[in-house]
Amino acid sequence: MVSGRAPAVLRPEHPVPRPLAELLAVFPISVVRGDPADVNVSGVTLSTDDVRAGDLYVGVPGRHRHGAEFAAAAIGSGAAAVLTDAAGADLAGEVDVPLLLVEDPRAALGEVSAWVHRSDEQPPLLIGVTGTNGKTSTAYLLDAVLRQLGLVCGLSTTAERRLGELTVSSSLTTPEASETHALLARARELGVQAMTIEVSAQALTRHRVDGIVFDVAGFTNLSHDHLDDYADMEEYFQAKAALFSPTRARRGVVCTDTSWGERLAAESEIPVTTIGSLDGAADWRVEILEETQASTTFAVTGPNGIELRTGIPVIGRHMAMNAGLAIAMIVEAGVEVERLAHSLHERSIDAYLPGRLERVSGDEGPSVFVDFAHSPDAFVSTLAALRRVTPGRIIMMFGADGDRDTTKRADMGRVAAEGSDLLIITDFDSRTEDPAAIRRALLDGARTAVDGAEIIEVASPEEAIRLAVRRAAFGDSILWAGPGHQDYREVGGVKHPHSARDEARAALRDAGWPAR
Ligand SMILES: CC(=O)N[C@H]1[C@@H](OP(=O)(O)OP(=O)(O)OC[C@H]2O[C@@H](n3ccc(=O)[nH]c3=O)[C@H](O)[C@@H]2O)O[C@H](CO)[C@@H](O)[C@@H]1O[C@H](C)C(=O)N[C@@H](C)C(=O)N[C@H](CCC(=O)O)C(=O)O
Ligand SMILES: Nc1ncnc2c1ncn2[C@@H]1O[C@H](COP(=O)(O)OP(=O)(O)OP(=O)(O)O)[C@@H](O)[C@H]1O
Repeated sequence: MVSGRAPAVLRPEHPVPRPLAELLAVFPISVVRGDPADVNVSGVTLSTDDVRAGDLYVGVPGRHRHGAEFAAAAIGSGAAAVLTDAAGADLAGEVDVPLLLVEDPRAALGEVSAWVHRSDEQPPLLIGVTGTNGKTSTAYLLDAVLRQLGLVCGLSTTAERRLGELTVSSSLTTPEASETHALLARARELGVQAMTIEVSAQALTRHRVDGIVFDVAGFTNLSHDHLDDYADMEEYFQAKAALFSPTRARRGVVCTDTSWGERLAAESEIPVTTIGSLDGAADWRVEILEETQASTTFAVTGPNGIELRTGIPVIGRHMAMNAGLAIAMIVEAGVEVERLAHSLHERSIDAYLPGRLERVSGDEGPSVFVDFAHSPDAFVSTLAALRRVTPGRIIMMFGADGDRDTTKRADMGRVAAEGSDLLIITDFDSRTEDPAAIRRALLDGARTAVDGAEIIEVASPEEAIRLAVRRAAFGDSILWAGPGHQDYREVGGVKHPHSARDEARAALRDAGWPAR
């Protein structure tokens, strides 16, 4: 079983403590109990899993519990003070450190963390990416181009937080604000020059990137997802659009291939340039030159006659668009085009995208790709990309997340059946849901496909991938959508070690094929 503890958080190694009295002078925070004089704080956290001596423990109301209920535990681990709301002050009980009050502790967390960590001092170039699909991929492509330019880079994605050579795995796509500002403080210690941060809609809604002004923000696209968190697509769009306001970003690059992108470009409160593949109206254009099973080559043209030809070691026009967006964002960030052209001249973008259309098969046998797609639109783009480079049949296997937007399941089933020749519905992270019920919803959707694939239900992913490999012939491609880079599966609310990439490699080897 995988430990339930939160993954490690990258914090500064040499934090400089700041007097609590100064914090009280800067923010509308009052004292409920205790004397703040002579108390210093050197870090901030809202989780008892991550308290260090000298921390300000912030008790926020959550979906399940109020963080202030855990004040005593936080103090036991070394917290120097507790900040919470009125309800939390009652819940915290008798504490022997200063107990502080603020109206909305979650809303205060970003600015307070920025103050404690002084993260506005010598910040790196800050780049933020949002959108329904392609955030992680674009973040890795940005990071790869910036590293090819010779910069010391930091990266925060769904898969990992990385500063130079230092890496920890992620749980949330965008960390809580206390963690993000600690990351920026550690980045400063390590001399990081450019930091790319994936920004989810939930992060914008839940104040996780407060206290940060991105130099450039990028938008990939918007399509059906997260309607368990947002009432409708309009509310979901507004959550993402919040990144394109002066308090959050200085300028933006928006992909206008979706109508939501066109609308964002029109309504943005900050200056934006646009990028697209569909027509000539966008400021930047991406034109596909060649697609193979291993790479995509493309040209990016931009304002003032900018033209760059390069490639990525991954399939898909959508991935080339992500790379074009990354390039346009880097130019918008102020990197000279000549320098960029020189670093990419006759050279691909040297990126590794963990679990994003990752080919795990060797040079013989069927091609097997493991991908993180978990929305109808991601399925459409990914299947279209595979179709263009697959001479034979496409075998797709997937399952849906439990405890997440159930309204997308029928569409996921339908587009999967329409885009593949053999579809295997299997289990994924069912979390606390009944996996059989999730499969049923996917099967119902799949059976509505107009020109549908052959559809098979195999509950066990281990058996499903072995069946897919057995049924595949030379020239066929297998797509395992969903798990991507994940190294666990969550079933019945418990995380078990599980790697789809390793499982797919094992299935290939069992069948006598090489794997990479
Ligand atoms: C809905 C949501 O965002 N929930 C987040 C929230 O959980 P919660 O409100 O349930 O917290 P809670 O369990 O009630 O606890 C309240 C507080 O007490 C603290 N606590 C609780 C128990 C304890 O023993 N000690 C302790 O300190 C918690 O740290 C928290 O601060 O606060 C937790 C601590 O930071 C997060 O881990 C949790 O994210 C959950 C896991 C989640 O699934 N979030 C999803 C919706 C999300 O944010 N996804 C986006 C987008 C992904 C994408 O693009 O597809 C993301 O950015 O990851
Ligand atoms: N520009 C794009 N348009 C449509 N689909 C895309 C695009 N880029 C990536 N995808 C597909 O979306 C899936 C998820 O990609 P990626 O992890 O990069 O997105 P994400 O926005 O980070 O997702 P999440 O927020 O769930 O972590 C992959 O299947 C990928 O093939």
